[in-house]
Amino acid sequence: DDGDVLLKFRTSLSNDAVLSGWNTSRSPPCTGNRANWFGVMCDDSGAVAGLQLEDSSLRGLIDVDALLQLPKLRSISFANNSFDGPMPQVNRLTALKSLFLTDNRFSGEIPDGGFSGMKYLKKVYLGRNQFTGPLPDSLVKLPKLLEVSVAGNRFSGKIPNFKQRDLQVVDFSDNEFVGKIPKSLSKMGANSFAGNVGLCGKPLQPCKSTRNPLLIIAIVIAAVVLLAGVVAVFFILRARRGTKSLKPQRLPSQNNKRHASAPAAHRNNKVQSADHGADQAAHSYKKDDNGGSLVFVRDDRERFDLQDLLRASAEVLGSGSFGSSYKANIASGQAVVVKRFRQMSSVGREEFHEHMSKLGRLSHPNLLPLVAFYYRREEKLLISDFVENGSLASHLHSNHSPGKPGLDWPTRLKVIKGVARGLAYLYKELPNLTLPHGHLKSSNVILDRNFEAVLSDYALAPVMNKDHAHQFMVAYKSPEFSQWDNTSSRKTDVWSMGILILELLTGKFPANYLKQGKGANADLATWVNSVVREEWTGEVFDKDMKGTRNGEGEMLKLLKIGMECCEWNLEKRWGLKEAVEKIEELKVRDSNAEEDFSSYASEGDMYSSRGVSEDDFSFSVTH
Ligand SMILES: Nc1ncnc2c1ncn2[C@@H]1O[C@H](COP(=O)(O)OP(=O)(O)OP(=O)(O)O)[C@@H](O)[C@H]1O
Repeated sequence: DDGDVLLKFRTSLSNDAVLSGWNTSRSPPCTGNRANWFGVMCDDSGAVAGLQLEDSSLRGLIDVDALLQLPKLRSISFANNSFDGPMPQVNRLTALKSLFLTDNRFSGEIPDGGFSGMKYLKKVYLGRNQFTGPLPDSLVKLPKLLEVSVAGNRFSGKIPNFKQRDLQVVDFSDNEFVGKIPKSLSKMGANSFAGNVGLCGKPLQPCKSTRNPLLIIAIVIAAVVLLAGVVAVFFILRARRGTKSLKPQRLPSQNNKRHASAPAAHRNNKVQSADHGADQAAHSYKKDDNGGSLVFVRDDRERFDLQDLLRASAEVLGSGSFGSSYKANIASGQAVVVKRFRQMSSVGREEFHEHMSKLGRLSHPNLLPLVAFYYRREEKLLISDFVENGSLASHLHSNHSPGKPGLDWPTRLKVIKGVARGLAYLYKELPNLTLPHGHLKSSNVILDRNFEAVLSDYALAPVMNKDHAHQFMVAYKSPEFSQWDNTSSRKTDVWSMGILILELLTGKFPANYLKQGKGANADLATWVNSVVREEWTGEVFDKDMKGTRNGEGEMLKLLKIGMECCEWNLEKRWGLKEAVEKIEELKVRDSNAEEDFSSYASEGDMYSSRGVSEDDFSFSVTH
């Protein structure tokens, strides 16, 4: 059976201490769709459907013959290990849908037929190995290919013409490719081709047919002169105005005097000029940039203009997966948050404007109001209110002290209820979006002074560049996106909420979020399983969570709701409505405190005394 096959597979690996828990006499690899063994993913029939053996320093041989005996195997990942030698003969695994070999030391040319016959293969990640030679023909011809990354190898030759219409993610960066980028790929982002000195054509620089050395020298001299001029003008203006920018270099307190003297005449909501002194953005906000001005998407806020914003003292709040966020104190005393997005270049001005206006019409106590935006083709700024009390992530994961205790249970319950209500509102107001939020995670839940949850970074998927979204947004880390079929579903945000619930209750950070970019395929299933499988002894709850007395039964209910939301199988996973209803039913204290507490206690004992089995988490929770 699958267990024996996996044990056979293990024998050809070395450094396999991480697989020491694989033991058929203790448990089979799968019980239903729940995995009992590290790195194994199971389908509903209890068969092994995926292997996710990542970050484990594994070496040795990948025994394809053994894998061939796992008839339901659809996805394998050996990302971030120490495998070397030629690419394994994966094409014998004809039913495979996803293949992740990123971050190993595989080397040499991949034979032309290296992927032939793989009719179902959708995702191929070979990045950061030592592959050489041209891309194999069979890879280019994979009929179902959606995502391919070969970044960080030494592949050479021309990039072939990938003809798949649905290709969504490509990454050829940091190789030795040369020549013109084929037309079929010209709509992809420039980052996908960066780091190949010999590449040209859209989206990179146009290819030059003849090279006249004199012309090149003349262009270089002209560019240097121009640059010197721009730098000189820039410094002169900066010295004259004494203004600074959104550059995160001054704290508000240092800047208050300047605020007091900021000329009110600028407050006309139009950009007059935009020297704002930031190094990387020095050229950014120019008058000739279609006369760009801040566009306010709601009427109930005091107006300010870009100039006010650029003059404001700014404090960096953090750098996320899209760009940096700043808190800016504008002269009027208002504090706003400015978030820079560089990965929104695929939508036009009108489409962007329309979507932002739609977001500006949203209004709910659990939603961070979008106030204004600024549009440039290469970069957008989204401006929203500043919320005082920091993110849920910072409350859960930063060090606690007597003066700064962890969030107690009643507060955590209030937070998750707020999250649920905010989501429910988004679902109601944005019926046409598959991902009404799309990026729900603890740093995007901000707490106000009453510890009420406020959701940020919502509904951005429609304006985000696809490949970037796929790599970084939380929704795309859900099982349906990261491992299986890229099925869009209105249940995906429910999964993100499930992860958030588990994080909220356990205080554990879902580690795979940290792996952005690298091992981007990784979903959080392993983490979810570890929460309940390895550490469930009744001590699963965050030790920093106070105020739990007589609330344990309700906490347990929330944990089970979290698990239901994280259900891999989309059909079985709750819809948002059901999840929200269950969360709304929760109370701070168990309804019949004493009685419920004893029943919870015996349940907890039961788990800890006999370990956890599939049935323990079959979620037949009686609410
Ligand atoms: N309106 C706001 N008020 C207060 N803090 C905010 C606000 N918006 C964002 N923050 C905080 O600023 C920090 C940086 O946020 P940012 O959104 O840039 O990155 P992130 O949430 O960590 O990642 P991502 O870019 O993937 O959303 C986070 O800690 C976030 O909680």
